[in-house]
Amino acid sequence: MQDQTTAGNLLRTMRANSPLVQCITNFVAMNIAANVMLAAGASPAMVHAEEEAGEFAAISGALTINIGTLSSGWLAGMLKAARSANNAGKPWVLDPVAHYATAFRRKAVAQLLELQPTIIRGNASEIIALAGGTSRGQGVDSRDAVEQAEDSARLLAEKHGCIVAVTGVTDFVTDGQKAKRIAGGSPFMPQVTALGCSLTCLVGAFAAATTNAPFEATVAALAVFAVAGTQAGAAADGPGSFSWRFLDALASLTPEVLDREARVTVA
Ligand SMILES: Nc1ncnc2c1ncn2[C@@H]1O[C@H](COP(=O)(O)OP(=O)(O)OP(=O)(O)O)[C@@H](O)[C@H]1O
Ligand SMILES: Cc1ncsc1CCO
Ligand SMILES: [Mg+2]
Repeated sequence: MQDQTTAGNLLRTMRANSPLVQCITNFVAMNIAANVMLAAGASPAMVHAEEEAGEFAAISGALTINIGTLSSGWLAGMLKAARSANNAGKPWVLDPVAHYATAFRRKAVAQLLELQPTIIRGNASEIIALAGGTSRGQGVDSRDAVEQAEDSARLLAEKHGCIVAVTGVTDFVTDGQKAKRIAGGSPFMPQVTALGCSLTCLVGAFAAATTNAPFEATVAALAVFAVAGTQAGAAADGPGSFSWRFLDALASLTPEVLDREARVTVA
């Protein structure tokens, strides 16, 4: 029987469903993340107000929460949305941007972790710090290698019963037991702000479009970024032209090309 969980097949399913994803992201990421989602074939809605975030999570296919530009009002909306997603049986993804930087962020992430995210996606410095290690992260930017975060990712996944994705030069995804690496992308990617935040939203779209396969959904979303990133990077002159080329590459990526070009290996 054909494997329904290859990245290409999951991309086909995701586009066919065009899942509504509630993206509680940050002021920096909102526009690029929505454009990335639309280019890839998902349906994003940036809804974060405390007054409506919980209600909206119940009608969304998935929820993503990113603490990049946190404030107390937004945090209240995040907590309501995560509780509502849990009650409705919807997957939700946590992006713990620079959670190590301030006491406010550390406390917020601890509260969000208690609500048991389905998937955590962060850069290496964020994942190392989240597992209690000493990271070299500076603000929102990683200064650690993905390889150094792999043990932390496994630990976190075991502890919280979730999928953990670490992104960087070569990405790493684990459920605490099995793990995969996804190679590809472009050195221009960390030079364009909020692509990681956008990827978190896309992970939500793939999680919404799959049933009980958050590990495969995460690998597929990361593979889409890796292949489209490689294609855009090959033609780009710098981060500016990379940015628009990346949106075009996401939109024109076919499931067949994705399965052919994706460099996914068992870790
Ligand atoms: N040097 C690199 N080479 C290839 N791909 C990269 C590189 N650095 C990051 N990427 C890719 O860029 C995407 C975003 O990951 P990254 O780890 O930069 O997120 P992030 O640090 O959370 O970003 P941000 O906080 O700006 O949103 C992923 O698809 C990742 O594989
Ligand atoms: C630059 C920046 N500052 C807060 S969030 C964000 C987007 C990248 O994480
Ligand atoms: Mg980030």
